[in-house]
Amino acid sequence: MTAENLASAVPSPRARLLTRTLRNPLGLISLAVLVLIGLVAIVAPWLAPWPPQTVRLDLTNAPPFGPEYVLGGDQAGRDILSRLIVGARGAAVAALVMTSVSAAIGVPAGLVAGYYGKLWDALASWLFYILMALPGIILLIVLYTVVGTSPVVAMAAFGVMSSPSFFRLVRGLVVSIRNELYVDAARVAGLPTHRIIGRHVLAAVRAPVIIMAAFLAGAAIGIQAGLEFLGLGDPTVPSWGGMLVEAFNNIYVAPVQVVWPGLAIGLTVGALVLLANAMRDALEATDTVPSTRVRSQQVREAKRVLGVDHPPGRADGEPDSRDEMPDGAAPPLSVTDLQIAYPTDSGFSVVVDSVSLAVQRGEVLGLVGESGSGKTQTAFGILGLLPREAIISRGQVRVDGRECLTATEQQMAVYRGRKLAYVPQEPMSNLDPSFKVGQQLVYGIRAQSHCTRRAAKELALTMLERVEIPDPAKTFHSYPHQISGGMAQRVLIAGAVACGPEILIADEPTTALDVTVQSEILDLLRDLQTERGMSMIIVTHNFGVVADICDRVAVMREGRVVETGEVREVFAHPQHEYTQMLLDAILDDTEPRAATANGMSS
Ligand SMILES: Nc1ncnc2c1ncn2[C@@H]1O[C@H](COP(=O)(O)OP(=O)(O)OP(=O)(O)O)[C@@H](O)[C@H]1O
Repeated sequence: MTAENLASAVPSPRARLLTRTLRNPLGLISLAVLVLIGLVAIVAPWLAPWPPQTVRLDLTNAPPFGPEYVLGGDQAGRDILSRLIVGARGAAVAALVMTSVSAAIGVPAGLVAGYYGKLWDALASWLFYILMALPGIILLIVLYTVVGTSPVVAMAAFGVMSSPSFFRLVRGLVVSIRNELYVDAARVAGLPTHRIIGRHVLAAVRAPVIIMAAFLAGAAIGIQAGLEFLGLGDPTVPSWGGMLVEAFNNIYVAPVQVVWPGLAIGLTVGALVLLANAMRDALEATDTVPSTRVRSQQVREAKRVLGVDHPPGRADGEPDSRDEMPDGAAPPLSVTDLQIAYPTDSGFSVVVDSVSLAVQRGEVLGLVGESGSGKTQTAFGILGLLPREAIISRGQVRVDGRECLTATEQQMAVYRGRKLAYVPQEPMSNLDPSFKVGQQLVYGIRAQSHCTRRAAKELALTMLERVEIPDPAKTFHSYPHQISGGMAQRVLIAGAVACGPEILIADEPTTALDVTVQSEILDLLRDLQTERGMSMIIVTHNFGVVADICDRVAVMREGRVVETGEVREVFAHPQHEYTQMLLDAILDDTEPRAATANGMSS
């Protein structure tokens, strides 16, 4: 497929927003209602069965569903349905004018004030705060005396007065994102400011802006009806608000007349609010997490489409000679024919396929492969931590011979910590910045061992000492931002091994650390593993780490294990060309850069 074809195959963000909004039943219904009201407003003069000002005295206060006036006649003998249809125009114009004027003033001002800050921010904030302090209705009455009862001017004036809502929303959002790394990166890349604001900053605020616009459109219809209700509208033009006030005046004679304009206003405002919610869900992609019913369908479909390639067992149907301990007992951890997939628009994307692994007691298995080869997904599959949209379409994960894939969340919570523990890649983002290190360790230990707070604290301090933190008591009372990345990783290792798990899964435990700290952490992991006889899986893309710490290695590529074996054996005689390629990429075998440069210069 050429790049051009590929680009045309990928739906545009606007098309994606529309499809996702329409996939939400409430979004679909509300959009259909609004489109219908919009169409009615456009073709109102042709659609209305009677001219809206036609008076038939014989049909004064006529009941609904009569042969001539479908929704009945009002107190002046005019057709209610025709007046409702023509009144839709006023509502649509009110929503459009007020929302456009408000957004046209508030959004750019918020973008500029939020992005540039300082003088711009102070000036704009000052102006908008003054605007907020002005009493809207009084201003409008003054305006009416000057320009007359023009609904367009009135709604434009309300648009100006409601623009601080957009300003404050956009300014607040822009202030929170203007120092994000991707905005800095765009600046460094030399993008002009208007492109950065238009593309990166506006994209981040568009969802709340759209939602605010829909809410404001609903409010505009309510305001327009309110103005008519207060007698500030044009009595010669039918409007929903005007009809409502007339119906109220006539409520003791014909109470049903209140229902029709009330229904029209309620339905339109409700549809706008629901549409705003559906669009927010679509923009924030919260609909990627499927409902329980959709999820069950997806799982059934995935199992039907993907799950029958291989019978349960080892990849390609071959038995794994290491699936059993020498004495016939089950290994602490075995993974058999694991397949993990994600639903896509055109079916399923398989990210882990036919993976079979076994880790023996006291053994360190390296799971190695390039970025995106499925290492983390395999680890998360074992730990039961896959995202909700992931589907395990095949396979088994056994811990001490017990199946985990069918275990409940409560059973898995017991396994995690006591049997299985996890050390993540990013130490800092895995510690909660709001709590002290010690509190987090004590909480984790108590959740697993149900010991007293005092015992948990003692164990936490012992573990901090064991992982060679220089001043355990000080670290215990520190917040995560007060310790270094290397110390944070040691804290997480301390927490992971505190309750004596049988299997430790470490996902790139040294990638986020500098080289000297990396080797210290690897030494620590190795020591803990030997001392406690744990089984360990080290997820890494680095064969150096494998050589340093692992007994066996499984090489992954594109979601599959392409080679497994003893580390020495794989290093000496790699069987798969991909393993060979990864081994060739180890820098140890190449001449150091500095030496090459010196050699060249000498
Ligand atoms: N939530 C998700 N939805 C869809 N695809 C996903 C999701 N999470 C991961 N993937 C895909 O799964 C594949 C394997 O990802 P995984 O994180 O396991 O790679 P990895 O080998 O651990 O890479 P790295 O070393 O860069 O972390 C990737 O192609 C990734 O795009």
